[in-house]
Amino acid sequence: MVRIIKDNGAEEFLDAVKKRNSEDYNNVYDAVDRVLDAVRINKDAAVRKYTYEFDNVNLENLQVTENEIEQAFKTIDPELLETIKKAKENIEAFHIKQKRNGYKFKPEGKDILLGQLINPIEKAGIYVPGGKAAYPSTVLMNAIPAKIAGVNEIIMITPPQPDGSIKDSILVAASLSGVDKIFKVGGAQGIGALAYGTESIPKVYKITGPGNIYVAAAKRRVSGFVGIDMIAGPSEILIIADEFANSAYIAADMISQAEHDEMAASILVTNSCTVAKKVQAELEKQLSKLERREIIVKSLENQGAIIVTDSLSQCVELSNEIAPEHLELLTANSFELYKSIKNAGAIFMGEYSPEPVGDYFAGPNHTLPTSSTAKFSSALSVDDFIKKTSLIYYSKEALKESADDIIRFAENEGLNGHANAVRIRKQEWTQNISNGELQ
Ligand SMILES: NC(=O)c1ccc[n+]([C@@H]2O[C@H](COP(=O)([O-])OP(=O)(O)OC[C@H]3O[C@@H](n4cnc5c(N)ncnc54)[C@H](O)[C@@H]3O)[C@@H](O)[C@H]2O)c1
Ligand SMILES: N[C@H](CO)Cc1c[nH]c[nH+]1
Ligand SMILES: [Zn+2]
Repeated sequence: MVRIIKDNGAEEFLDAVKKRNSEDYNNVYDAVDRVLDAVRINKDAAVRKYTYEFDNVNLENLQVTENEIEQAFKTIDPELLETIKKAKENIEAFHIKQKRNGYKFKPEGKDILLGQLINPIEKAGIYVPGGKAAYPSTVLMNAIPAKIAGVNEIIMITPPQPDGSIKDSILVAASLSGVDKIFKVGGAQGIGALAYGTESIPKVYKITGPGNIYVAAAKRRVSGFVGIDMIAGPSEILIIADEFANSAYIAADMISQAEHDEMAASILVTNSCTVAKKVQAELEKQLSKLERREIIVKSLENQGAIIVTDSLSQCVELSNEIAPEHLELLTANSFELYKSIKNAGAIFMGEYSPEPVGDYFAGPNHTLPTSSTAKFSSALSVDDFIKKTSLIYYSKEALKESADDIIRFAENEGLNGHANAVRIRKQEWTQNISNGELQ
């Protein structure tokens, strides 16, 4: 069911991946634009309309109540609550290291002060997926770095379940990690609501979080009008494996990401024909037992592949071009190999670091760039929830010393207004203003 690609097939596959990266989004932009326009104009009414159309729920109140949150704490499985708390600790421990303090300094011998001030984004909107699965882990992955950054108001949105409720684990995770308001809305209509604001849902300054193709395309569309973290669309895994890798583990890890979405992509790149064939057979074997078989089969058939190369360095080259969201290194030399990886959202090394360790528990963020955007984007972090402001102070003496350089630079750009802003001060010092006219 998963194709094996050999020889020149790898290049063709790479071309197809590149084409798909833009085509998938182009295919949904019309639908997404319609929803975004409607939400911008008709606000809550449009949110309700599309929630009915896409999630089959007729909602009076879009906001989750305090009572619903209290109930969630009563119904949640106590063991799951403990697990959520442990994961929260690990995620906090990892992200606290990302906190920045900014800096100020005086260049030696000069009466100048320069600095970078760090301020949190005041209002952040976090998207928690809830279509084909509900993601309490994503609540932690987005709210914790926002909280560490010092975001004042965290607004969370997530699609309602068919009965109009939100899963207790999602509400509990949100409450534990300091989310301020929760709204029952997902998809492009949710992104539109956060970007433009509605009667019930506040407009935010930045939207973070992963989602399906509609969510990711909507974030792309509103980007610039509000900030977004990255394109975090349907999940991807690429595994580089050598002849020593365990085929059953590889197949299980490919399935783990394929089960997210028919549009998810699971790819094995190996220098071993034997491993390729074993994994193909293992996939068939493991699939027969899985609940989400239908989604997995579509994902593996459409986006999945097993690519056989001549060497591990060719595997790395291909992986760097694909720039996967998750990269597993199942090779004897993973502690050497990771140094040649240039583009990947997260790297998992060795056979006891399967991708789900990162999805739920290890601490690094699972909100990661997809569709090859790991070539220029990074894992979600505290940095996504701060802004940097520059600070500049020059004393009179300091400006005197640099005035001619600044004037010269401005005149070269033909911007005499800029030059004059310095010259007016220089002339004042030399008492040389004739009739108030500037040169
Ligand atoms: N990259 C990452 O960091 C990361 C992390 C977690 C999950 N994910 C991905 O998030 C996604 C979650 O997807 P999901 O579907 O389960 O939940 P979701 O919340 O992302 O999407 C559900 C919403 O999509 C909208 N929708 C569905 N069909 C539509 C249609 N035909 N037209 C318009 N809108 C439509 C609906 O509004 C629905 O509420 C998966 O693709 C998963 O792989 C990615
Ligand atoms: N693998 C997803 C990121 O692509 C994150 C996740 C959450 N829960 C399970 N998986
Ligand atoms: Zn996952």
